[in-house]
Amino acid sequence: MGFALEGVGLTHANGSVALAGISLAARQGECIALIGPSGAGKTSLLSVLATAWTPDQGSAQLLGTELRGLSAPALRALRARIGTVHQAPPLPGRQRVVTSVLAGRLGQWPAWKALASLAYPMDIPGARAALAQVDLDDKLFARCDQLSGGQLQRAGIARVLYQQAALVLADEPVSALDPTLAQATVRLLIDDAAQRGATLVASLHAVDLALNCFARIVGIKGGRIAFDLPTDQVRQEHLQALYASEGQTPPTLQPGPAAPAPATPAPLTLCR
Ligand SMILES: Nc1ncnc2c1ncn2[C@@H]1O[C@H](COP(=O)(O)OP(=O)(O)OP(=O)(O)O)[C@@H](O)[C@H]1O
Repeated sequence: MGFALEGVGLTHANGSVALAGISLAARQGECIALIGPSGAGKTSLLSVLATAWTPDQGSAQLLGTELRGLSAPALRALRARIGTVHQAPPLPGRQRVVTSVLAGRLGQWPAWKALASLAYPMDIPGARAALAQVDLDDKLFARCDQLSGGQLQRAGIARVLYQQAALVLADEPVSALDPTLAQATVRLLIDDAAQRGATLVASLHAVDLALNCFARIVGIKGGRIAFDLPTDQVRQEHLQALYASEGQTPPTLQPGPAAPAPATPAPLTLCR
């Protein structure tokens, strides 16, 4: 089991309802794209899956573990199996890129190794290999505050690749990359998940990128699931309705209207 959310609600301290009774499940090894207008609840949903926010309604089961009533050690162990790619990765500016990448496995290492790795990187070849996948191995020993926004985003992706999490959550993971690199990087995340049998959930601003790369699309609007469909069943009407409140056409990576759903899933989609 990848995850199962049942009637999950989340209301922020200021009364803002971010999630209103979301039920959503994924098999282990499935890859899902979340799309929807700004403020729809995509980040909130990913934050619940990341165990960063606790729902105030409903139940959540992640990687076969029920969240409610979980002890602190069990929660730590669960978190070590969940990897998050942030839109703006929270990598300390003064830290070396190598250390930031290796931090992906801090939760899996014994305390002595995690502490030692902060002082002296414990697996330089591993970090280099992860960075090479995002074409950033030349920045291995650079400081994070010497990276551009796009390079920082790729370093965050290298960190999650290095972590080898069973559940990978990506919140606008390629927003700072150009269209070609964005597509290649999303496919890298999908290929990595497919090879390892990991579950991947990615929120994407660009609807065409979601349709081109993922086999399952979940549209979120107003904290609810507007649709949850195989990509080949997503119609232009679904997309227009999803983004109607913004008075816009669905946002795309490439100029022009969002391509209608392909008749068959994109050939490079490897996830089930
Ligand atoms: N920390 C917070 N405190 C209060 N309200 C919040 C907080 N974070 C999000 N919200 C509210 O929760 C709702 C869902 O926000 P969320 O960030 O999940 O949307 P989103 O779909 O990720 O949007 P975007 O695409 O703009 O990032 C919005 O109405 C937002 O204003």
